[in-house]
Amino acid sequence: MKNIQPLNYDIIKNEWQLLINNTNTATHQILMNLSDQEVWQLVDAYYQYMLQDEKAKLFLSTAQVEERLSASMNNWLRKVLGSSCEDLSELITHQRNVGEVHARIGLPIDLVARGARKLKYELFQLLLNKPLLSEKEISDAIFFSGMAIDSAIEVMTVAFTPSHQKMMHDQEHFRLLTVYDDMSVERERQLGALKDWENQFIYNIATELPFEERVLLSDSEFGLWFSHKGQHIFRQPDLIKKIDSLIQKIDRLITTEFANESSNTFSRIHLLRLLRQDIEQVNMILSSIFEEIVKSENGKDPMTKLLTRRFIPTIMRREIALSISSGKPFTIALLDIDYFKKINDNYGHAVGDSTLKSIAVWLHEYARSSDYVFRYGGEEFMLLLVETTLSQAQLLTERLRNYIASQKIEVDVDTSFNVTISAGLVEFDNHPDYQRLINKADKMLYQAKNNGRNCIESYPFGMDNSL
Ligand SMILES: Nc1nc2c(ncn2[C@@H]2O[C@H](COP(=O)(O)OP(=O)(O)OP(=O)(O)O)[C@@H](O)[C@H]2O)c(=O)[nH]1
Repeated sequence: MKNIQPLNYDIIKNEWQLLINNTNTATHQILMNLSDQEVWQLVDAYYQYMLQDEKAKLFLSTAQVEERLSASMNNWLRKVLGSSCEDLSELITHQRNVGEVHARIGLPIDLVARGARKLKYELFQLLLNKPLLSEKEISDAIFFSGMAIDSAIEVMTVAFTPSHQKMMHDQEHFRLLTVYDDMSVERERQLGALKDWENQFIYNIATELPFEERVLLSDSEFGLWFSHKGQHIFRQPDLIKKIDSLIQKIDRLITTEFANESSNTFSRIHLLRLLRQDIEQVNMILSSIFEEIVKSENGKDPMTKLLTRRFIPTIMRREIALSISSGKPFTIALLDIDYFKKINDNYGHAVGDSTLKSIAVWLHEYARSSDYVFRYGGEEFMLLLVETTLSQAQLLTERLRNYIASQKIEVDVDTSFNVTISAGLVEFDNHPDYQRLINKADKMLYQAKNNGRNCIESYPFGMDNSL
């Protein structure tokens, strides 16, 4: 992917360290000695302010989040203000993680900046109103705390940007793939448009159409499609660049060599040959890129035809936003085939593959068309059951588990075997970070495996821990 630079946190770390060293001990003490009541007062003011914003509400409004975030915000503030006593590398790593979580849940970066501004405002007010401090002590404390908070937010922003860029890229890719329902049709249409342009061009040369009336490849139907749509659907930047430079090369040939050529048939044929070679290359590259997309079945796993896990973030973010705004539940199930390795070992990889395909078909049959079915990993699947509570999901997955266990996988006319699955379920708990939810389902799946397999375990609804 383009535009993502390797991250370097050393500058921030060195400058933060310098700030700490250049600040006198008394200032560090003032900030570290803020009472619990004072820090809570800052955190409360921050949340009250942020909750006035509709956008922020989506991320902060649920009771569970409020409680959890208030505690972690309190902790964060203590650590940043007391950074002289912290391991700075660890503190920076923590800010990076926070920035990555913000990107994952789609928290806009301007909200983070606004929150930090509010927090600084409240903190500065608090310091300014401390009667026992001198003006110098207050201004030193304001200076250090302002700079330390800015440093922490800067680390979050540096971490946020590439994660956010990747998220936006995947989201856009998913959107485009769903717009182009049938990539094979699109492939035929565009390869056809390229051929049409070539034939028309040769005809125009043969009939000696005036130079001004000849259409450049970049202005042709294909050229326009490529620059407006094709470039954005394809994910191979090197190949896109290659096509782009071939189109430019072809157009240069037309505007220079073809424009200057005499009516000499020999030189014309030579030029047409050159043109054809380049078009042939465009054709080949384009076909190979489309091939890749068609193979991946519009973002689906080629073997099982299920959605690949790459689209989990995009879909989970969308379902989480929907669930928070509508108040409707959803439940996810992580399913794993039991002793799958043995199937491969006993019957061969091809039978393993066909087992995966059968399971995918059964999952599809049991899910509604509004649900999502992902191939999560090798022999792991994920169901996202929309508008479904945990108890409804338990019924459905139990039926599915029983059904799968009752089916026979045929190896040949004389041989067949049974296969079972284990699953972990969790209902959406209003926390905007989908990764936490998946971790809970994973924990339950692990428990199901430990409980002997061929069973389903559910994360108790409403229970929270520090996953
Ligand atoms: N045939 C086939 N095998 C795969 C594929 N992807 C992963 N596997 C295999 O799936 C097996 C998974 O094995 P394990 O993770 O040990 O799990 P398991 O044997 O199912 O055991 P439990 O999950 O503990 O019940 C590995 O041997 C992988 O090689 C695939 O696409 N096709």
